[in-house]
Amino acid sequence: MNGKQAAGYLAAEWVKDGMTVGLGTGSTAYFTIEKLGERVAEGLKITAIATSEASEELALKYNIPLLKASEVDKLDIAIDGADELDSQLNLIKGGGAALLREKLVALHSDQFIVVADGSKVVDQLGAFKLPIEVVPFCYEWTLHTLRESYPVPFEVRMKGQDIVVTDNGNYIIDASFGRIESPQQLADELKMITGVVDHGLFIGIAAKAVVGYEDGRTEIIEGNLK
Ligand SMILES: O=C[C@H](O)[C@H](O)[C@H](O)COP(=O)(O)O
Repeated sequence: MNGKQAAGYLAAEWVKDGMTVGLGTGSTAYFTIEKLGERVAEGLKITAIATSEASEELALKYNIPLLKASEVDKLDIAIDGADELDSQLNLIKGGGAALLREKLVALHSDQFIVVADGSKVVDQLGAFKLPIEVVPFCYEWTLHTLRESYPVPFEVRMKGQDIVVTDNGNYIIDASFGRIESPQQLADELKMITGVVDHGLFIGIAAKAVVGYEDGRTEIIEGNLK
């Protein structure tokens, strides 16, 4: 068992009968969805909302019943991966371009649980490039505003020759901050820029993290949410 699997599986055990569940995106959330699928096959009764088209497909494959947002106001729990997490459970997410749906789902869940392997735990956020989701219209201007605002490299995310398009039809600009001294301040500032839809900083949202290690061990980090 690798760290991602250990973390993803353990968090899936916290889901109880009758819960509505937010299904995360990525290679760690994959294991949570897989385990939930196994539990559903054994009789667990849940409903879910997926944070990406990829996770929706996975849920359908595992016969996890999916809901539309119009059918539910709030989720009981959401379980999702992260690209970086610090000891305060501040996160960088969006390495897989799913940050916007992930943040919406996390913010509408009673409990947001992070699943990650040990390599994701950092002293300070920022080594991982911060994904910023922007509208395609005049995105060059948004890129220019970002470059004028922060003296760090920004790049539009590409796949080969093509600009990556998110499930919401937007683009991603990755920012190489290196170290983010004040995540909350940066999060607030980025949200104020016209053209920016959202960004991968998740501050004060996670209740708990399950960190998994190569040997199958897991560690729980408790957040300090009130
Ligand atoms: O956009 C993608 C998500 O934020 C993922 O949850 C994040 O990138 C972590 O993915 P993984 O578990 O594959 O490292």
